[in-house]
Amino acid sequence: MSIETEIQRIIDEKTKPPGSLGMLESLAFRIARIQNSLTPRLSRPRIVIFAGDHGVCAEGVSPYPSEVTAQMVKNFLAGGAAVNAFCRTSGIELEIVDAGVNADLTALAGLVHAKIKPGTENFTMAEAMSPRDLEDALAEGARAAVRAAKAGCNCIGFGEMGIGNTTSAAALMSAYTGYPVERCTGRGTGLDDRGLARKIEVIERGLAYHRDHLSDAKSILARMGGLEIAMIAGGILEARRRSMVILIDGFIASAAYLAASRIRSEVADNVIFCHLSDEQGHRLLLDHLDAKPLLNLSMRLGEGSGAAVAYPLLVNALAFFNEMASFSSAGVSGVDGAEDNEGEGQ
Ligand SMILES: O=C(O)c1ccc[n+]([C@@H]2O[C@H](COP(=O)([O-])O)[C@@H](O)[C@H]2O)c1
Ligand SMILES: Cc1cc2nc[nH]c2cc1C
Repeated sequence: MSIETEIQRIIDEKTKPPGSLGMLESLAFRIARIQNSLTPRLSRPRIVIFAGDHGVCAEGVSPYPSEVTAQMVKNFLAGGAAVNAFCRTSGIELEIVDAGVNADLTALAGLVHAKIKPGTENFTMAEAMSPRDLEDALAEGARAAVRAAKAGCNCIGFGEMGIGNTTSAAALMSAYTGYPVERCTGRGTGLDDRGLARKIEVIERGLAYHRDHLSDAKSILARMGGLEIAMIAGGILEARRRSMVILIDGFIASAAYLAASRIRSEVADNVIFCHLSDEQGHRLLLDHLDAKPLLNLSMRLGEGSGAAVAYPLLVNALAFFNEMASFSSAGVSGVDGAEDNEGEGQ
């Protein structure tokens, strides 16, 4: 019997009508299959937040100034952001990585210093990062997954912080999928109608500037991505190599996943899409990926907050899988009146 058949049989023998635990059943199935185990466990869950700045902010694509990226890094380190609160609630470890913040953060203790450079270039007139910088960013992202695995973590979520990064994420989405820019682009942290129109025009200019170099997955990521987005992609690729459960947060993390999946399609086996962000474009992106997010709470914060909020669902999925009685062990009658409707001794 294949492991998939065995996992499904365990789920179906639980004392419940078939399918009645809904998405918790597919969630438990997925985690068990990732771990290739009939007794799946989550250990030392961790969220890694990569922070980076974006040269394209010079085009006026975000209502907030780039300085907020560094300020929020300090807030994460002090424990004061939403994701800190959610991680504390569920016992999730949090790691903050300077992927490319446009400020000198070397004095900050507790921060992982992995700055490639102080922000990307403005992608309407240059490559966001060089191919070399991209390889370094992918490698730093991979290192974060290795650190987590070495600490005993088998479930890793990826978050990001970067003013301007919804512009980069929308550009990546359009470049990878071919969807028109206006369907990929949203208001980010809260642009008004004029701001949104400008953001769409900026992304279209960027795509036109790079149009002869958008056939290769890595080239797209280097030209229009962010340093934090590239590190998430590298983290996803390494976490897949290590058979970890991978939690994908909102729109930007999903764009990073899209890039990773174009580099190596097998990453699809290990990812869980935690929530549907309110950012316009996320629904289309998840549909494109044939992904069913666990939650729809109209959140659009980023920083791994959706992954942290969704994590208890994984805990509950494994609680039913590992702890619930079966029809035969509990002496509960199945559909046909027999106590073990699957038959004993098979
Ligand atoms: O995760 C999301 O779906 C999401 C949607 C909108 C905004 N964000 C966060 O807001 C920041 C980017 O917004 P913006 O408007 O500066 O491009 C960045 O720090 C993200 O973490 C995140
Ligand atoms: C305040 C603030 C907090 C954030 N967290 C993630 N992205 C953010 C963007 C802003 C502006």
